[in-house]
Amino acid sequence: MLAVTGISRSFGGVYAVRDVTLAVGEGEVCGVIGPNGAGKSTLFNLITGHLAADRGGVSFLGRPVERLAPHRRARLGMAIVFQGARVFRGMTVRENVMVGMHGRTRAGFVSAALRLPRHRRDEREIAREAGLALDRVGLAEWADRPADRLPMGQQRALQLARALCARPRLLLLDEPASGLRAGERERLATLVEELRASGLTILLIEHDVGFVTRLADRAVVLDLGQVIADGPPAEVRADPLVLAAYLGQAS
Ligand SMILES: Nc1ncnc2c1ncn2[C@@H]1O[C@H](COP(=O)(O)OP(=O)(O)OP(=O)(O)O)[C@@H](O)[C@H]1O
Repeated sequence: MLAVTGISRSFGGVYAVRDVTLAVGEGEVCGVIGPNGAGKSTLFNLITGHLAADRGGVSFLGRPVERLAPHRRARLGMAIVFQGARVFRGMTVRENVMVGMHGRTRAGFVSAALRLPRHRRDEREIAREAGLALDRVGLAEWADRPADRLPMGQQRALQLARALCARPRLLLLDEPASGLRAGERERLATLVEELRASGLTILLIEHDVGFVTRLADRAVVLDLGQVIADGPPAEVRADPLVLAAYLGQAS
């Protein structure tokens, strides 16, 4: 479904990502792990198109996308949850989900501005879809509460609901567990497991090795911008190169 080939990006002459190749198959959960500064977020942004590559390719659903802008990649079916993404204050949980969906409706800006019947129909449809997405992430009963009052774990679930409304083929998550407490982390893991069981393909960028080991079919390990291991998470975790990379960080 996703194939990254020999992708590189440097900043000021220093490689953040160097010659990275990885593939994610349909229905697979692929984890990308690595110590701080390994290049995880840079790789994520190269895949989504928020950063341009110096070299290398990205193909999605069999077509090259490395020259496409992020919104065009999104339209093909990539949905992104950014690291530390915030909810919109002053809006309910449901409105937070609906706000991302207006670009998709047929009626468009003019009929929205004039509040034509077609617009009202679209609004109802959007609210209904938002409700379904909130149900999917277990937030249905919170739909009418202010989003910024939700605990952090539920705010992450809200980001997931927003991403799901785009009906993605591939869900890209950048450090979804960061800053969460153990209980919240556990609930988020369960939620990702449910999405995985529904057949969604997921690329999970994560600092937390345990989180990835639990959820991913495969783990790719980055260190200093390069892939140093790729395989089943339990094997990768025991790889001496990987242990050294993480230990190097701790010391
Ligand atoms: N916009 C930028 N300008 C300059 N250097 C950058 C930029 N983005 C990333 N880097 C550098 O590239 C390297 C990789 O950073 P990146 O954020 O991709 O790592 P990471 O694995 O996501 O780290 P973390 O787990 O801390 O988020 C780092 O050395 C970083 O300083």
